[in-house]
Amino acid sequence: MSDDEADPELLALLRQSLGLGPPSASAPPNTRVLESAEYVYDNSIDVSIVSGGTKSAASSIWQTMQEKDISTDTWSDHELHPKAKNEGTVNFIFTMDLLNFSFWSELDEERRFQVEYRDKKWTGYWSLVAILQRALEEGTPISSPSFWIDASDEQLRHVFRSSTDEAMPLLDERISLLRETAQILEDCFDGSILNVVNQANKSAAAFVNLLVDYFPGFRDEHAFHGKTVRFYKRAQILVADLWAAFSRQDYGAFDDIGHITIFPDYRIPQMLQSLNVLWYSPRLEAKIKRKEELKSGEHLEVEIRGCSIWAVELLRREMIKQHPEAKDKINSILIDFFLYDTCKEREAAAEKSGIKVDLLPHHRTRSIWY
Ligand SMILES: Nc1nc2c(c(CN[C@H]3C=C[C@H](O)[C@@H]3O)cn2[C@@H]2O[C@H](COP(=O)(O)O)[C@@H](O)[C@H]2O)c(=O)[nH]1
Repeated sequence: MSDDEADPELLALLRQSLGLGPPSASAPPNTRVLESAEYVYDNSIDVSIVSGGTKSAASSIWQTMQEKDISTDTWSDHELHPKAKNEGTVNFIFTMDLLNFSFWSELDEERRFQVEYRDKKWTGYWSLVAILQRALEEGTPISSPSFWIDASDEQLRHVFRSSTDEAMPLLDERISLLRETAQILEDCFDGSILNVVNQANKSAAAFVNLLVDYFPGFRDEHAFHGKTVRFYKRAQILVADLWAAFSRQDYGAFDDIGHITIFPDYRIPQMLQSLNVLWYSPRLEAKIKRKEELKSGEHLEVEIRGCSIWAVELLRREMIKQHPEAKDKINSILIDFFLYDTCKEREAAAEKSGIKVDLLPHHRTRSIWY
């Protein structure tokens, strides 16, 4: 038990002495990510949120989101994302978001890890989606937990093969994650991913808590100034991808989807800093410009991730303040998807045209969390 969770017996005694009843069992499930983000923000030194930048970003993002019609329906439009609204897609998304981390490389476009599929070379996040689609097309059941246990290391390394000399980053960790997760699914969920989804009973927060309680591979939490802070990036993006892929219906129907925050990876902070929503201290900015690695869990890295979550929460509130009609149209997931896609478009435009856009490099942390 982490030090910031009080002892249940002590709590019960305290409640009794104050004449309070037992904690209401019906309290809605809470991931505690947002409170972690606020705590990190309140205790950050090298990262802060620019209120003027947040205000102007709120109106420009709202404007662009209207024009681009950002909605869940665009999720399936991408050529690599699965289109079927069935159990196979649930398994695909679970597999994808179990492994959805750390694709960045210091090698150039020619030599970096990449996957050739459908006559295209895929890098970054899309290299993972291409790997899964390629495996399924080759008749390899890569989204079946039983395969994760039965397959040999060689078979799995072949599935994740690169079309360059650079292997997929953290490949050994990915293989261990598959095997560990499959064993837990076997032991606790009868080997079925669908059983995990159904046990969440249409609550996004309960689903995130289920994932982090049972599966260490999703337990993205870190010590910060004497407390445990929770980010749960891949657990949250898993909920968001299901919600989008199933157009908010069936396996994507969550009553409390608004509880999900942005997913603090290495792209969202990069975009928020370029929008002047996030401020980096000179020493942090210098490290990022030098592409110096930040260790997973070190203060600078936790501050970047926590402040990103809190910044988008403030951005979302500002959007609704400026445009009340936004309340029912946007949430942190749609803002997140917008920020990620825009960041990638800007980077691609810069590479193609050679124009130096006002984009710092993304921060370099090698970890299984994002
Ligand atoms: N916060 C956030 N992080 C996201 C995504 C996505 C892709 N989502 C698709 C689905 C719907 C959206 O419209 C996107 O088209 C990947 N990532 C993360 O970024 C990193 C990969 O970066 P790069 O190596 O440059 O591709 C890595 O940590 C990966 O986990 C997102 O949406 N939000």
